[in-house]
Amino acid sequence: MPRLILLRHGQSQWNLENRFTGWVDVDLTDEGEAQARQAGALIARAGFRPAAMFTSVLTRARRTGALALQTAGLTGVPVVEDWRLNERHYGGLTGLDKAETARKHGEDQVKVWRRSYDIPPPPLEPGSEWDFAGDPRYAGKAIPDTESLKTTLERVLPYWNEAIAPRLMAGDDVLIAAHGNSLRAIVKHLFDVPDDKIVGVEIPTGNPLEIDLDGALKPISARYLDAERAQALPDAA
Ligand SMILES: O=C(O)[C@@H](CO)OP(=O)(O)O
Repeated sequence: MPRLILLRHGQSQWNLENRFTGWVDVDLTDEGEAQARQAGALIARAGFRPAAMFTSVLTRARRTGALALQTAGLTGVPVVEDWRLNERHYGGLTGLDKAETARKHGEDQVKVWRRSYDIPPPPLEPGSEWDFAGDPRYAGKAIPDTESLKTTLERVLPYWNEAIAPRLMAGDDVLIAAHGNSLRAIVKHLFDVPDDKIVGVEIPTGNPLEIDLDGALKPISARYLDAERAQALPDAA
């Protein structure tokens, strides 16, 4: 029975500053590093020894995964990075202050941009401060200029199917260190969460979400390893 742990990165500098982050490569705060180490301690206590860790190309996720593995004494675990596990691309909202944007456009509009399933924020202007086109990590890739959760899922899912699911099907345990919305996309897929219900799924930073899967990769049970910082989960199969 394969086990999967989904780990959202620890608190980032822009989580702290309440700015729309998306693909901007901000680092962890001290608190975020502490959360990553705590996640590693919880992973060790759960006796979890992944055969591989999958992560995004963004520092906050890669470092969270590395700090967690190091704390758990699992530094030999192979690490695979891919942009398709990145946070959802926040388009033209990237870099803006979330509270200020809500004052300007209204709470309701900002909630639609943040949590509706299929309405993306306005696109990022080419040549803007946050244009990722020249970033070598995305060279030769058809990258988006904004994403909803739906389009995030549409690029996460092929990666899940081609790289991650085969490992789990082979019986390997897997750790994924990624982001609030790329992980919400995986949770939506695994738990078959309806489009209008995924709005209620919030994954806390640095709290490992352990999922027991059956042979067809359907969740049998799931739990946050830090029960005090747990959030509601969709029903398992
Ligand atoms: O800013 C972001 O990229 C994400 C995650 O921190 O925010 P949100 O909670 O709006 O999905």
